[in-house]
Amino acid sequence: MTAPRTLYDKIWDDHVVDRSEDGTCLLYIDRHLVHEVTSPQAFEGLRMSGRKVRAPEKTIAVPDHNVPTTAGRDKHIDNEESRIQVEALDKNANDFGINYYPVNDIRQGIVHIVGPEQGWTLPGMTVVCGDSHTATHGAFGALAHGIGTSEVEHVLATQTLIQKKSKNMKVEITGKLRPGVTAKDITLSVIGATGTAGGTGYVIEYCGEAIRDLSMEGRMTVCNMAIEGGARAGLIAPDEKTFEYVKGRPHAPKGAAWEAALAYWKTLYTDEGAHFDKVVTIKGEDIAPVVTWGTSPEDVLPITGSVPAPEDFTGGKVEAARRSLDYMGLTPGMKLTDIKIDAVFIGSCTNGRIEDLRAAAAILKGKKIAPGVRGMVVPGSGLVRAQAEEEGLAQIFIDAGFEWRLAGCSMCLAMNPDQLAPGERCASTSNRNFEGRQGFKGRTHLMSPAMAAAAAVTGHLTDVREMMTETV
Ligand SMILES: CC(C)[C@H](C(=O)O)[C@@H](O)C(=O)O
Ligand code: SF4
Repeated sequence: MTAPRTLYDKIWDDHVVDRSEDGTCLLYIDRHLVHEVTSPQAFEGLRMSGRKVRAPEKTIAVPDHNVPTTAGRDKHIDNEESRIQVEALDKNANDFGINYYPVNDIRQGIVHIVGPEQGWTLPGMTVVCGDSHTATHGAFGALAHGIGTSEVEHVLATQTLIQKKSKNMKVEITGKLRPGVTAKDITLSVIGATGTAGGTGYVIEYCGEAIRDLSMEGRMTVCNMAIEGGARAGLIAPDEKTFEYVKGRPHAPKGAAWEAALAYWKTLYTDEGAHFDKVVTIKGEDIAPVVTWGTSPEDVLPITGSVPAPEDFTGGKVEAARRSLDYMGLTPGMKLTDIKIDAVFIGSCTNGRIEDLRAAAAILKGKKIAPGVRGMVVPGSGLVRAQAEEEGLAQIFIDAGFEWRLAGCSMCLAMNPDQLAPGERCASTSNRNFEGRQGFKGRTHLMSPAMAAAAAVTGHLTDVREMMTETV
């Protein structure tokens, strides 16, 4: 009898190619996703040493971070640095013969949205990318995490990665969520409870009824922010919803291969009695719609709360809170719902999928964005964009006064022209609220798509539940 294993243990064991005495392993990599920011030097390294990409059929590239989200971007990109990175990816994809979705391809989009959408991401796989939010793919029961540029080169050349195993952590969300509470509220609330270092050294398995009840897109939102919680990766055991989502996608197995894959995928769960080194349990019914008030993703509170004071914290957090509040221009004690906003960003690999756009559009239908507030909707991929147009969501956004953009990372990190002006405050569906993340001196409040839409309508942070009776 083998000892009971966690889902992470199983995927790990199935991918070990070699093991050294100190436990460091060489892992086989099933999928290597590539974007334009962290890959140019890696390809250059291959070129200089005369090596090829070992498994071009398992390597998938797409430009996303630097691409403008306005028409004409396939002809010209104004920013010199961005243009160089995107052109380098074009050339590298072509020279090395890897799968590629260029800017003018409808399948182009944020790498973490494109991978699952095209069926590249499958249960039980190891998935890496030179990008921290690779954790997103863990929603399929894959071991998925970010790697550095030198590791990108290593994976390109060998289809393997040198890794030390992390510890196992379980995050269980029990019971049902209350109305107006979404996957984004779960993932932010977990970080609020554990802190940004709570997951350091661990791979998190999210489980419990509230996680099971989520759609695949919701599960991607949860896993996406495992990295903000400090974890190496986050994953969720695959189930019927996972198989249903994957089935028929362009790169999913077909016919007999599908049956064989399915039989394997059904073994991918944590065995009864398997050991977790750390366990966190949160009741689903205790989770409220939340927003961040500070410059760390752990600075999160229910929307019904007030801006905290530095004295509410202890140790190093006192000074951190003081600095956060100063940067964010907030006074302790003020109600969160009194915080006025200048901009709304709906998009990113956290919340740029079709269900996110549906949730925002449901709030915005027949309403207008508040005077003086600018809003931008950036679909996560060209296919999400097309779907939203077909469903009439795009028209709802446009009628409400939002800009309807082309796919990319956009104002999630402001590497392209989509940026906040200094001092501007944004209700954002993205995953990071660091100083200047959305533009120099820009201020970010993270929240769900429905909450961002509600804020757009009122012009200040808003409890979406107050608007729901009108829409549901
Ligand atoms: C540019 C890239 C390396 C970066 C990451 O790794 O996460 C980006 O995607 C981000 O979200 O900050
Ligand atoms: S959408 Fe944001 S978080 Fe996701 S990959 Fe792009 S920049 Fe990183």
